[in-house]
Amino acid sequence: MSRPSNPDRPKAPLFETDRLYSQAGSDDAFRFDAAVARVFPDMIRRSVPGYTTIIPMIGIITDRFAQNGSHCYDLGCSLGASTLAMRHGVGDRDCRIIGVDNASDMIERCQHFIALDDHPAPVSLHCDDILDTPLSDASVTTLNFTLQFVEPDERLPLLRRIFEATRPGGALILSEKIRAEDEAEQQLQTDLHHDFKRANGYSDLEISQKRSALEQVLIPETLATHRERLEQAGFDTVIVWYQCFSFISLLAVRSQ
Ligand SMILES: C[S@@+](CC[C@H](N)C(=O)[O-])C[C@H]1O[C@@H](n2cnc3c(N)ncnc32)[C@H](O)[C@@H]1O
Ligand SMILES: O=C(O)C(=O)C[C@]1(C(=O)O)C=C[C@@H](O)C=C1
Repeated sequence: MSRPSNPDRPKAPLFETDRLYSQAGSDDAFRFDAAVARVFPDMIRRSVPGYTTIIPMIGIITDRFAQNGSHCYDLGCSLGASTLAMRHGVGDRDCRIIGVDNASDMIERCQHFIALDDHPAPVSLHCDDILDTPLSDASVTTLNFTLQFVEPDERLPLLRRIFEATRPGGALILSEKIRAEDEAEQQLQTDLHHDFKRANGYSDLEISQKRSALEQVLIPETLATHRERLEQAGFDTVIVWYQCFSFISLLAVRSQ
């Protein structure tokens, strides 16, 4: 028996293979545009060590911290991988999942991915700058590899707003690419990351062109800077729950 066709199902393939940096001469700064949105699931899985572990764990962490009647925010949601993990993590609690991204090409495609999923928790998607998005009544907020793209001066004000919006007992999941304090460690972590990309089929040209494109756009900071800033924002428990090479994820809890 054939399945009824879903009108929300996109006609084009859900995503393509990332070959964006495979030809010499791409010297523009990295942007989350239509070309990136088309290949994003493939790009992030092959570029971020641990991404395929972090996504389901966001669901596990959400399950622990989600509160009835609250909002769960996914800030910088891209195509909604972390949004969907949160949606499933809330289970049958009465939560609204709110995904925000300022790249319209991402949000448009994200709508399709959300529509393909049939979990009953409501999801709202907003094409908006996370620096301007109103936040309230949050139990879980996720910044999964998003803060690294925000201007460093804007990071503390954003984390303060997230903290103020978080209910006691709520949490923030913050995943970031970090910079090591020590030069030798930084070099080794970078080499290992590039080995990971090579093992996933990226050429040396793709690796070096993407690296240049990200230079002024993705600004990594040290783990100590992230910890101190989360504490300054008000979070009282800050733990590293995941690390693979330079890619880490922190859990920050507001106890009161
Ligand atoms: C690496 S991707 C996030 C991946 C996604 N969270 C996931 O788990 O698949 C970073 C996203 O943050 C978005 N972004 C960066 N700065 C932003 C801002 N100021 N406001 C809203 N979205 C932003 C980008 O458009 C991009 O889609
Ligand atoms: O650091 C790199 O080389 C990356 O490709 C990382 C990274 C990220 O951490 O967001 C950069 C841009 C894309 O969003 C996918 C992956």
